[in-house]
Amino acid sequence: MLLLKNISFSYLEGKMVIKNLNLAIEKGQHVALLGESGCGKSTLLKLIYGLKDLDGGEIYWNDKQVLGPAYHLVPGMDEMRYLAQDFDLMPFTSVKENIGKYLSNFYLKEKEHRINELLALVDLVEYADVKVKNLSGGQQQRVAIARVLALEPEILLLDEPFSHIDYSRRSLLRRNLFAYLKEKGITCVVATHDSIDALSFADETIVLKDGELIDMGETKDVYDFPMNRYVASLFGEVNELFISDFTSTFDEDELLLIYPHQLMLSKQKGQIEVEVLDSYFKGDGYMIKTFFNEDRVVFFDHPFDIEKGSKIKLALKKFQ
Ligand SMILES: Nc1ncnc2c1ncn2[C@@H]1O[C@H](COP(=O)(O)OP(=O)(O)OP(=O)(O)O)[C@@H](O)[C@H]1O
Repeated sequence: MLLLKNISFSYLEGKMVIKNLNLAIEKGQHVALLGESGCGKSTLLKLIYGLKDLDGGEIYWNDKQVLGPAYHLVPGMDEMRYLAQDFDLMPFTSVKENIGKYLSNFYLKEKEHRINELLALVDLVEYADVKVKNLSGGQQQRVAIARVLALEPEILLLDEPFSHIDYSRRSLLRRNLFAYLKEKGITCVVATHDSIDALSFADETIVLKDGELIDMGETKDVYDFPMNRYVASLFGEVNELFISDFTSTFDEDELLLIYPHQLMLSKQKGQIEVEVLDSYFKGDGYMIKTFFNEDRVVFFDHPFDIEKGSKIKLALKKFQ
C-alpha cells in the first residue's frame, strides 16, 4: 500500500505547493491524478518517488519509508519507477539500449527477451536499432514508457505519459499498457489532463486544487457526482443550472452540475427555453452552444447542428 501521511512541501519558503495531504492507495490499484495546471500533480509524483525532501509528513510504500535526497545519494526507490514529463532518454544510443539501460548484462538472453517484449508492447519493434535522437517526440515517449517498465516495478508513477502521442496510437497504447499493468499487479498513479485516462482506465481518481486533495473516490462516482464545478470541468464542459430553472414544484432549490450529454431537446414539461448561439461538430454529433435567461451559456449534445438564433426547449434526460 502507498501511504501519504499529512505531507507538505514548498519550493520557496512561505509558498506551500502541497498542503497537509493524506492518501492511501491499495496495491494493484490504478489511480488518476487530475487537477488544473499548476495545482501540484507533478510535484506530488516527485515527492512520492523521493526526489524532494518533505517539509512535513511521511510517505510509505508498504512498510518502507520513502526518503528524499537528504537521506539518499541516488534518489528514488528500487520498487518504484517514475516517468517525468521530459523523458530523460539517452539521445545518442539506440532504442533498445535505452530500454535495457537498467537491465543486468549478466543475463544477456533474458535481457534481450525482455527488451523485445517491451518493444512489442509500445509498438516500436522496427525501431529497435534507431538512435533515440532520430525519433519523433511521440516515439521517444513510447521508449520512455518501455524503459520504466523494464525492471518491473511494484509501483509506477507516470506524469502525462501520452501527451506527445497521437490520438489513434494513444488509444491502443493506453489499452495495452493498463492491461499489462493490471495483469502484473503493478500499482499505478497517472497525472493527466486527459479525462479518458481517468474515466476508462483508473479505478480511482484523485482531484487536486492548489496543492490540496479535494476529492477522491471511484472514478465513476467522482464523475457522476462531482463535488463542485471545478471537479466536473476536469472532465469537459459542464452547465450550472438550478432545479428551479426546470420546475417550481420543489420547495428547496439546488444547484445542478449537468454535463452536455445529460440534456436533450424536449417539447414536454420541465424544460428550459434557450436560444442557439452556435453548433460545433464533434465527429459523433454536435455540441450546441445556447444562451439561457440572457445570462448563462448552456451546452448540450445533439446528433445534428441547429440553426443559429433558433429558440428551443431543453430537458434533463433522466426526467424524460
Ligand atoms: N522547481 C520549481 N521551483 C519553484 N516552483 C516550482 C517548481 N516546480 C514547480 N513549481 C511550482 O509549483 C506549483 C505546482 O507545479 P506542478 O508542476 O507540480 O503542477 P502540475 O499540476 O503538475 O502542472 P501541469 O499540469 O501544468 O504539469 C506551480 O505553482 C509551479 O509554478
